[in-house]
Amino acid sequence: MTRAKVLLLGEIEHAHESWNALSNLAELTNPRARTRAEFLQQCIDGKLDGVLAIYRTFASVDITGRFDEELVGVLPTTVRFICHNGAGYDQIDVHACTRRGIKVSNTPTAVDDATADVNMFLILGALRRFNTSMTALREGKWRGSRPPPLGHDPEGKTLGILGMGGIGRNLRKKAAAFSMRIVYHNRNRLSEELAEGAEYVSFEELLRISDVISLNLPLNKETRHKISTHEFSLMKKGVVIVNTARGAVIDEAALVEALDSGHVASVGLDVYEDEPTVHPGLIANPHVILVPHMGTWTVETQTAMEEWNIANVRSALETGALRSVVPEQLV
Ligand SMILES: O=CC(=O)O
Repeated sequence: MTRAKVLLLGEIEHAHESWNALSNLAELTNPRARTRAEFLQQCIDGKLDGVLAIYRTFASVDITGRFDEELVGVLPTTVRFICHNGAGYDQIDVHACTRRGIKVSNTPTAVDDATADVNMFLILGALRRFNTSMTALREGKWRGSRPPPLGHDPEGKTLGILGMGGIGRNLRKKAAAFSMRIVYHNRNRLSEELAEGAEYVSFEELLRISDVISLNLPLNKETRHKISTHEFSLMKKGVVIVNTARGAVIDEAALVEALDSGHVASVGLDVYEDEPTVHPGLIANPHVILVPHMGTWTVETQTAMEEWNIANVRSALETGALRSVVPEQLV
């Protein structure tokens, strides 16, 4: 009997033992392709036939490009599982996968603490408006030629969390320790137990009443540019915005305008609309703290994510089902 194959797209950096242990269950293969064109051709030529599960990383998009309709359409018919190492799986067209009978998983939970930590770091940094003086110091100008802008305390401010999944709920807990009042909006209202004191409000209400708005929702067709010119106009003057989700949830050009006009006071970003390109208006604006997509970039979290993703592959091989199938495929 031929053994099932698992294709590795990207690298295993930490969980080598768990990865190697999969070889008891399946043949582990790497693609030779270095470009999307080569990868598509390998698929078309039948070079990857027999692959049952694909383990892919966020960075492997540099080789294959997005798992869009075109790519999913040429995958070998043997492929039944795509295991994505990351919480956000916007690089994958899940509907195209569903149509082909392919199940997709991500790594929720594993990312929550590290991402919410960066979230809190950005909230504090943007509220305190540290960016100008930190830059001045590096330029040998101590606090700059003028006194730096005075910051604000988080205590007593209203934090609006848009998207109360694992990261949003983790952030709630951390922000509560800074005595912030927490409101949230989510596709579905949470049970009292899950909301843990956060107050449910409509999307518009959240925009109107929040001093700080944190974006913690996934990127998909419905959420692309969820925050644009009209939404900025509803926000309080002087609002602080933080995004650790996906850049394209905000219309970046509209954000730059809202910052330039002073309507948005300061911003903390870990994600960008067109990574690794960052809008020049964001780079030029001293009231923006920029982190180059490092929400999960810790030894502990990277290891936990790999272990989680390998567990998905293992579960697929052993039981024919994934451990954490994406919500769109749960229905
Ligand atoms: O961006 C990080 C992730 O999606 O896990």
